[in-house]
Amino acid sequence: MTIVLTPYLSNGVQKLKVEPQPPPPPPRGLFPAAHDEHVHAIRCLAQLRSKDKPIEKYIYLSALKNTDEHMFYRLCLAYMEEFTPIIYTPTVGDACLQHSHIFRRPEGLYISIKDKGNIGSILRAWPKREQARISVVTDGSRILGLGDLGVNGMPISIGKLSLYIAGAGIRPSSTIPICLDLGTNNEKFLKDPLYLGLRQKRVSDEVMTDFMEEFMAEMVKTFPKLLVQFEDFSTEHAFYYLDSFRHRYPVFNDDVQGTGAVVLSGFLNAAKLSSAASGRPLTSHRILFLGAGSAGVGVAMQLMSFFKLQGLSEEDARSRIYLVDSQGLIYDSRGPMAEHKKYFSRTDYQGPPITNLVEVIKYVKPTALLGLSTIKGAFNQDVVELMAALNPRPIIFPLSNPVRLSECEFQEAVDWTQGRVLFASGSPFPETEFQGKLLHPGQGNNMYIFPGLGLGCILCQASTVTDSMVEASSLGLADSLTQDERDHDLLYPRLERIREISSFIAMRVVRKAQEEGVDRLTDLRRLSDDELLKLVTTKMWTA
Ligand SMILES: NC(=O)c1ccc[n+]([C@@H]2O[C@H](COP(=O)([O-])OP(=O)(O)OC[C@H]3O[C@@H](n4cnc5c(N)ncnc54)[C@H](O)[C@@H]3O)[C@@H](O)[C@H]2O)c1
Ligand SMILES: O=C(O)C[C@H](O)C(=O)O
Ligand SMILES: [Mg+2]
Repeated sequence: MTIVLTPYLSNGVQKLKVEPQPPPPPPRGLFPAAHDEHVHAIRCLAQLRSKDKPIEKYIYLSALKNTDEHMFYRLCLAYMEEFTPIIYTPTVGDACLQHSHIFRRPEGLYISIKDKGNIGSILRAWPKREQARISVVTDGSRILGLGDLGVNGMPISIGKLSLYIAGAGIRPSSTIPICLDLGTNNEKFLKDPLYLGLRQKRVSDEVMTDFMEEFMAEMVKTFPKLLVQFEDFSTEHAFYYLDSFRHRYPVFNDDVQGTGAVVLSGFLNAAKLSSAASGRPLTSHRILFLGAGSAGVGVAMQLMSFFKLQGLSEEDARSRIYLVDSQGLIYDSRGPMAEHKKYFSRTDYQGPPITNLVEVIKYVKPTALLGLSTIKGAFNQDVVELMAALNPRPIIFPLSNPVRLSECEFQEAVDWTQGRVLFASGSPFPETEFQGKLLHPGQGNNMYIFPGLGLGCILCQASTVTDSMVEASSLGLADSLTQDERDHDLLYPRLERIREISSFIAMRVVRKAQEEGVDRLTDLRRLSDDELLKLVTTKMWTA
């Protein structure tokens, strides 16, 4: 008997050769006579689908990955739309909350402040260290919108790396999930007898910076070909360590740069559809952000490129972007503010604070409303209806994760705009019908970017990750939509094509690294685009 695995290739730019490798034969006698890999795939899927709760599915898949890595990744790639909400957002959020209770076995490195002075010896004990190419590193201080989860942040690093393996064909043995334990301010965890981390408050910024300096120096010494992805650091630290390491080491911050790139890409596609409906030029868009943390400001910075690509000056581009935080519209005369908010602080408003979102929208008259606030339901009916009154096709992106913190649901956005919304959310929502037409929500999640961006950096051994390389990943994603996807008004390509998309993005990233002279492996320069794309796809690991 054979099962048909959902095909993940379409008529895109490049056919991938990803025939599953036959697994090594099992030792004789350990499996019954009728054991067959194809039937076993059906058995594994049936076991997965028999679990009621998403967290039980997560635990099952985590065990499957440990016992039969090939089966796990083969199924993951074939059933991408079913698997990602379990191994990644939103269920990975529950896995983080419960990590200390559901922990079974080590799956990555925990490095604590007590290891200061000896970090190198811990890293050197990692098996197959010469194969290491990509590490996702979190300090657990801002996991999704769930706050400080301390060492319970580890599943985020594991989940992101599973997508690197499934989505970009990175070899599993080349990945290192890391969770840094610098204490936690989560009182509930500090009192939980099962909590796996240090029972102490977070260390001071000064102590943390000394630790981070040693950590990064030892990482590059131990793993010379490693790219480091910073993930879910609290906002101030996210910006600080990105700035402090990005010119010295191959690092990027997924929440700032990966999110910026994925949203720019979806926005490029949405703005064209919105402008086509309104008849107003692309330069006339005005973007309002609810949330001004690492993600909000990271996306705002990246959306500057949208206006610059239309020929606007930096000043004019900046004037099209408005930020709202927990105290309302951000403007200079409001008073002191965090450093990362200053660039977008308005100088053209001097009145009393505007704290109500409806009032802010009446003042700004935005064409696009983006949520990175962690405030569930912040885009309520009044807000969405006002956006629909101002725009024939309003752009509404509730990007907060996990799904229960989303600023609004897809169904609500569709109902309150009579099906006119151009929608993308951080976590997945089901499709819905409006007046007989099937409408598809976009998923504006950095999972579309980091696998391809990382693969490109790894293949050309980039010494640093430049802004232009991040922008190239975004434009690559926007360009990767097929005609069929565009005909359906999709803002992002179908997830089942993730490998095809990742290879296209990686090719664009390598080209940009070459232009900028940060590719340490210069041999790839002589390849044509087609040859490079082929090389990228043939380098992908297949389960
Ligand atoms: N879709 C994606 O790919 C993606 C990527 C990164 C982050 N995120 C999500 O974005 C969210 C924010 O992440 P972050 O790192 O910027 O967090 P953060 O805590 O640094 O930022 C939250 C921001 O929201 C603002 N805020 C809080 N309450 C508010 C309120 N009542 N009204 C208005 N603003 C309010 C805060 O002032 C702050 O500026 C998280 O849910 C995260 O999961 C999504
Ligand atoms: O992890 C995700 O799903 C996206 C993003 O990195 C986040 O922090 O929310
Ligand atoms: Mg994140």
